[in-house]
Amino acid sequence: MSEMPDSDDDERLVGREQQTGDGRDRALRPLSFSDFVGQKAAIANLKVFVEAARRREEALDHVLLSGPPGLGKTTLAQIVAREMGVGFRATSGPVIAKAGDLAAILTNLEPRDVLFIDEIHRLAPAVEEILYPAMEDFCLDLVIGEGPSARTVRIELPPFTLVGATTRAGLLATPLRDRFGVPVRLEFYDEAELGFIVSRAASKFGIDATPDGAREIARRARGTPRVAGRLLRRVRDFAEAEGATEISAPVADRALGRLEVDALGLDSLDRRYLRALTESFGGGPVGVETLAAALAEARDALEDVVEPFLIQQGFIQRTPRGRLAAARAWEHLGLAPPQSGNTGQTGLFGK
Ligand SMILES: Nc1ncnc2c1ncn2[C@@H]1O[C@H](COP(=O)(O)OP(=O)(O)OP(=O)(O)O)[C@@H](O)[C@H]1O
Ligand SMILES: [Mg+2]
Repeated sequence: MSEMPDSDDDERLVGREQQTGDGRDRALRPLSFSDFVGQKAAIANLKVFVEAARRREEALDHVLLSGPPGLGKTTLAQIVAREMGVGFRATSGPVIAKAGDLAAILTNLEPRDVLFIDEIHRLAPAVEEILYPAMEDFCLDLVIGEGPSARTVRIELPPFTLVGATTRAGLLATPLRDRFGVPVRLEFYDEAELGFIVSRAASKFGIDATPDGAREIARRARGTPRVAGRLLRRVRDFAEAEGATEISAPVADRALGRLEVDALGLDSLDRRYLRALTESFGGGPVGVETLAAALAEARDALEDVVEPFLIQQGFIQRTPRGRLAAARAWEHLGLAPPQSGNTGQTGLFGK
């Protein structure tokens, strides 16, 4: 059981999923709360809960980490286990096929261990059901046999901490969501935080980034540490090819230009998305299914990966009637927003 590399977006440089090459930045992973940059409010709370649980020698309450890919959910789960001084077991929702698989994992935990379930919104319903009593009462109710001779046996489990991660907290069944005592929502990082992450990563790579150079990468990293790390690696390649001794702003800018990452961090898929929405659908509202079909992309990828950043940056709005382009989307593409048309304001009437 380990992290599952997500491979459905391998082509995308600024895609925020894990990619095969990302294994190499394991060395860059922060290992403690104090190493972890950003997410200040969430970290401050977690520190209090971890400290309290440690003092009482109890398992930490279950933690649900939610937020777009690459913001540090897996990293934070590992840090929680480390700060608690307990074992860490990792698996993911789609991998646990049968209730028995989860039972085997649970019965093998040591007291107070952290069990990390990535993509917890993709658990099979039958598996989810045995998770409820496990989370609440630390026990398993297993059905043995079939038909009239079937009986239930109850197995006691060691107290443990479930850390669930999801890009889609909204897809979680309410009974599951309610069983997490500590919900943590990760937010996009600001430029200063990402700049700091880039500088630190650069020095671990053995190359210096000037403050301006680090900023240039940070500004175009879509608020996402994973993207920052990935851009940094590519920029380093270009810097070395140019014979540059450090990553300055012009070096970073040239490299990112060649990678087709624009000044705001949008890549070609983001721009295709905005072009479809504005040019083909007149700014919307248009359903996400229709957009996905027009772009030949999976709906999930649009919802999980492309849209959160476009929404956060004010390019688009999600409304009950579909997606709407905001004025900023037209401007970014160098287009004039329609006069009295669907520039975002109209969406407000549809609510
Ligand atoms: N706060 C942070 N400071 C420094 N580096 C970070 C931080 N958060 C994440 N990273 C780095 O970003 C990368 C992605 O983080 P991580 O794998 O934890 O994201 P994730 O939220 O689990 O993504 P996914 O939803 O795809 O599983 C890692 O290489 C990690 O080292
Ligand atoms: Mg992860």
